[in-house]
Amino acid sequence: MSVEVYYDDDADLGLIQAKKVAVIGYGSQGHAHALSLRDSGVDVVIGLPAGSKSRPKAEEQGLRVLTPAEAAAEADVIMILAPDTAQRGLYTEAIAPNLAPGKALFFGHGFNIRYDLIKPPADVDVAMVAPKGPGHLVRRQYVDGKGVPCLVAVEQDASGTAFALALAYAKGIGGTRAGAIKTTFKEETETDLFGEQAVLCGGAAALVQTGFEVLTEAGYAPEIAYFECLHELKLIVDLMYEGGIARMRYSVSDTAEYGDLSRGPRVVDARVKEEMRKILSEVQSGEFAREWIAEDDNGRPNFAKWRAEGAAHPIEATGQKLRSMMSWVDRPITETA
Ligand SMILES: NC(=O)C1=CN([C@@H]2O[C@H](COP(=O)(O)OP(=O)(O)OC[C@H]3O[C@@H](n4cnc5c(N)ncnc54)[C@H](OP(=O)(O)O)[C@@H]3O)[C@@H](O)[C@H]2O)C=CC1
Ligand SMILES: CC[C@](O)(C(C)=O)C(=O)O
Ligand SMILES: [Mg+2]
Ligand SMILES: [Mg+2]
Repeated sequence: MSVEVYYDDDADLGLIQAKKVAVIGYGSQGHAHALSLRDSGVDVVIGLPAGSKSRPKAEEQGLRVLTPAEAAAEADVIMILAPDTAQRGLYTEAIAPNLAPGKALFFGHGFNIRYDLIKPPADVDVAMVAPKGPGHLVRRQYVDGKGVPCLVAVEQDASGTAFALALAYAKGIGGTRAGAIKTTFKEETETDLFGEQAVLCGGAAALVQTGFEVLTEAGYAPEIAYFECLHELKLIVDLMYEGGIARMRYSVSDTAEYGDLSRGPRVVDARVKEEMRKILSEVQSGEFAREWIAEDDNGRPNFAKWRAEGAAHPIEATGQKLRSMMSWVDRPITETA
């Protein structure tokens, strides 16, 4: 099965420039979308609750900030970039009352539509522009003249032009520079959740921490363990990013490559693959979504505990000390680029 990939020449920026866009939320994705759309000549307004701590940031960046309800009332296109767990309440209170035929409801991730937490009326477009990367890098790449690939999907095409509008939006944030892939809310949601849990965030973080623990528990210096298991991982992944696993294997020594080929499958073995399948089935069945929504409704006790445990892991203190010696590594996350 091959996918349809769209680039800058396939998208008409004029379609989104002709609309007023409300970006609801000004966090990792919200600031990136809003600033890049504005720089692409789009009329953007931000929607944030009155007491939101993101308000000063958005205002300092020269953006007009209203409440979510006011922004949704003004806009033709409403992009919801609040946390996934906040979206259903936000939708009921502020967005739904301000929808009207001909408007478009956009998402940066399909969670709330895929799991039926939000059910929009039939007379609005429902589409998704989901960057495949963290928001601060979405913005940084746009500013650098590059782009982060996006997934684009239409759940409901009331206007008949929802896909073209979503593609225009993707162009406005730099996504079509790298490629926008046509998909569905279901496919985006399930692959995104699986990827962040099993590979990108959960799998990678656990691999790094466990490698660090094995070396330091065996008596090796934490600094050496840090460089070996975390710092150098970026350099290795950079090679994969540029030329695939094959380029990484070309660049490392034959000794490393033999160790990779003979030992890698012992680390990520059949049991790990089976656990990954289990994680995917929890995503597909909605079990993960139900668990996460319940955890949030309950005040996030496990989330807070696990987050604190992660922050207290010895690799963090070691890394902080070493990164302070490398001015080029700790590039601050900003709301501009
Ligand atoms: N983080 C990422 O890079 C990616 C995120 N996504 C998706 O993008 C969406 C946004 O995620 P992310 O950028 O991480 O979110 P963040 O947590 O970084 O930011 C959330 C923003 O929404 C605001 N907010 C919180 N509650 C409400 C509310 N009830 N009404 C309006 N605004 C609110 C927050 O304000 P305050 O400062 O006051 O808390 C903040 O400005 C999610 O759907 C996520 O899955 C998709 C791809 C990547
Ligand atoms: C990998 C995590 C992510 O899916 C992302 C940056 O794409 C997220 O939800 O933040
Ligand atoms: Mg993602
Ligand atoms: Mg995600």
